[in-house]
Amino acid sequence: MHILATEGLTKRFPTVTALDRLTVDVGTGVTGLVGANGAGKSTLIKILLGLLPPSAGGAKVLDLDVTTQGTQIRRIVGYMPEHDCLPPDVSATEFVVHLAQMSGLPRTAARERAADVLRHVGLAEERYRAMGGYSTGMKQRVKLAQALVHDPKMIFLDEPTNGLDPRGRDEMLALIRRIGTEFGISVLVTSHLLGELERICDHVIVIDAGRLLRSSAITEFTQATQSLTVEVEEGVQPLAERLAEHGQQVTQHGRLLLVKVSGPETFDAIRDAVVDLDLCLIRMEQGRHRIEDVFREEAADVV
Ligand SMILES: Nc1ncnc2c1ncn2[C@@H]1O[C@H](COP(=O)(O)OP(=O)(O)OP(=O)(O)O)[C@@H](O)[C@H]1O
Repeated sequence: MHILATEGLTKRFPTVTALDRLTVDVGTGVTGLVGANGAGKSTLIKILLGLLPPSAGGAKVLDLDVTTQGTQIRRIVGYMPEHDCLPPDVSATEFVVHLAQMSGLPRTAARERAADVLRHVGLAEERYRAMGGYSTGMKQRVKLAQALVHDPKMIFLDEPTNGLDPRGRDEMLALIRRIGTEFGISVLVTSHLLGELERICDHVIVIDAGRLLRSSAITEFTQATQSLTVEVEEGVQPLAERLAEHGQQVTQHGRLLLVKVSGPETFDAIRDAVVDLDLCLIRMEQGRHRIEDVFREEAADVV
């Protein structure tokens, strides 16, 4: 099932083209939208919500047209904006209940639903305190809670890890993954940090200056490389020499050996050499591409 699709989507501002003939097609699950600052991520989200008209091309979200059915889209899609304007003298509970009522829930249902989502995002007793005294992490959680409160089918999260410390970022990423898996809500999440999306996304879209660089399943980004990392307790030098004698391409990096995989015989050669030299093998693992590598290569191709 396609949850969102764009066709030649273009957005021109007076001095800049923020989106340039973008054509993508996304299925259910967690999708990452990656790009440097100014790449066009927020502009795309605003168009998908029907808040900003495209200059050319079109887009559909859950089969609804962004130019003519914005209100219906916003009814079933949650949105966590990048910047916040949380009223400082209002508590998270009051704020989220208010937004739940604005979405059409009666007062009692709104209170119950707000309590549930605030618990899910990890705001405990603090939720009764005024938000002016909240940390960045707590504010991000409130923004996430309000995006979920009307029980959306899909959510757009714009830079949800912005301003968080490493622990806060890990917790937020785990929460987003749970929303996608346990709650079954499809997620479009933006970030300029490529590595963090690798951990939680099923699919990644990479854009640069409004143009599509790549749109693929995460498994395609991180497919196995053709090199094996080998670590032994001692004797890395004799092992390197022995493998080279047997025709393997080996490079040494401190205590690690990188061995080019030429076929199953590479694995056999390492096993035999380790046994012959009576070494203690700590690990032998096949490298995987990281999203950063792909992005760097493809950005270089485009320039
Ligand atoms: N309302 C606007 N008027 C004019 N230019 C705009 C407007 N909104 C965005 N832009 C420009 O469009 C380009 C894309 O901006 P956008 O905010 O979509 O990028 P982004 O990838 O979300 O980056 P960031 O993470 O920094 O917000 C930028 O050059 C930005 O300056």
